[in-house]
Amino acid sequence: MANRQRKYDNQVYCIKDLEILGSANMLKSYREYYNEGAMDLITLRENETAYDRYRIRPRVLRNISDLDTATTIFGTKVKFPFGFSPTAMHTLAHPEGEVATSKAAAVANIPMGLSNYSTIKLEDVIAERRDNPYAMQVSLLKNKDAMIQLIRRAESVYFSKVCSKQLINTRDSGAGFKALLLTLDVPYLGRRLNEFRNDFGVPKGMEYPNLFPGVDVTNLEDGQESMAYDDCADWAGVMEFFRKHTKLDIWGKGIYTVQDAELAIEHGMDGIIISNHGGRQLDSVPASLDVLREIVPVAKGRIPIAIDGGIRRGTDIFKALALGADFCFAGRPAIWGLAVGRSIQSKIYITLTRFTTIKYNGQKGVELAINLLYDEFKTTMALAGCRSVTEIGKEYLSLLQPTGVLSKL
Ligand SMILES: Cc1cc2nc3c(=O)[nH]c(=O)nc-3n(C[C@H](O)[C@H](O)[C@H](O)COP(=O)(O)O)c2cc1C
Ligand SMILES: CC(C)CC(=O)C(=O)O
Repeated sequence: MANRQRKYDNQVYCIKDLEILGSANMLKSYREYYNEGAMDLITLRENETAYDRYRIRPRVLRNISDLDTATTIFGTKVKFPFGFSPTAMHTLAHPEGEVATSKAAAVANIPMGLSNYSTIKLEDVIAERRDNPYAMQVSLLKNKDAMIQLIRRAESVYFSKVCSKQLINTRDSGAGFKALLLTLDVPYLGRRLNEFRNDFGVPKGMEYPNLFPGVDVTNLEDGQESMAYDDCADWAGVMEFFRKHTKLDIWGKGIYTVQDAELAIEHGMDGIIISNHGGRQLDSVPASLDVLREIVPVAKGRIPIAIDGGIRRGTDIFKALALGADFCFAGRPAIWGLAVGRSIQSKIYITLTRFTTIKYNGQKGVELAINLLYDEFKTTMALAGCRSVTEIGKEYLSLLQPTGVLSKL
């Protein structure tokens, strides 16, 4: 039966389960680095609870037999309106790190944002791609040379594979990074109390091979000048710099207000991500979903609008789309997937010798995260009576008032 629900292993049936199991597999200081945010975690919590204020209003008898979850992002068709936000240092969650995340994104045909604080070389991450798009996140640093080198490498990734004994260069067919995600909300790092309390640090000898190749970044927080954030950045200067140094699309990540959405459009950005960095920068800013509601009336149709922060369910993706987002991203679910992957054992049989080995599979954990969100989103569309992503609109939502009254949007 086509509409039978998929079965899952490992007693993980939703992203909350994934968070609990994944968190249990991590060291305390890494777990809190990933799961927590700035100061009192007010924004971190509200990013999630904002979704609970909306109720879905399904339509019935809609003949959803041809239901299609596909959409496009970065000029590429993808499986559904979901991808991974860039998050730093996946190898702290699983030794295969960003390579495992990339393999899972490729299998699922969803986009992956790669952090410039990835602990694996971008060339190795992109080598796992299939038809899915990638975006390279770039922090705004004082060290312009580090940024330029990063952009050059992202642009010059020629993805080659041996096919029918011929070396095929797929660069011309659009392989590689499609966009840069400029992180606009980090002129300073937010105050993350967990990092102070745990004396958080990356293991000795760890590198950021895309941004500072060959540099031991163990003392990142002490901030060598060569790694410092650019506190003089402004709109005109940033756009002039990036337009000069890249032909990739330029998206602004970390838009919190209508005014800055307008400036992104005025300065010719190719897309925006409404994001508060998962509640890790300035605490007590509004939930990204609430900001989406302000920005959509002025920016919809003028620039692609993506959102991240607190998306944990297929219904959350549906609600964000109904409120006008074109695309949804999430950060932590990939991390929890990697960490859960530590307890997924893949047996590898080597038949000649009948030798069996067990591999702890980061990719399978991240695939689990994607499959959960995909299955939930598809089920939401079907039960709400939406046949395509473009049909999802605000007529499918009501706002639940504190009095219990449902109001139209
Ligand atoms: C552990 C962690 C590391 C992150 N590292 C980066 C980063 O290197 N660059 C960046 O622009 N955003 C970074 N972010 C923010 C994410 O891109 C994204 O905005 C956030 O995770 C979305 O919230 P969610 O985790 O609730 O989905 C990070 C987030 C987390 C949780
Ligand atoms: C290495 C960090 C500065 C990456 C980051 O943006 C974060 O932890 O939120």
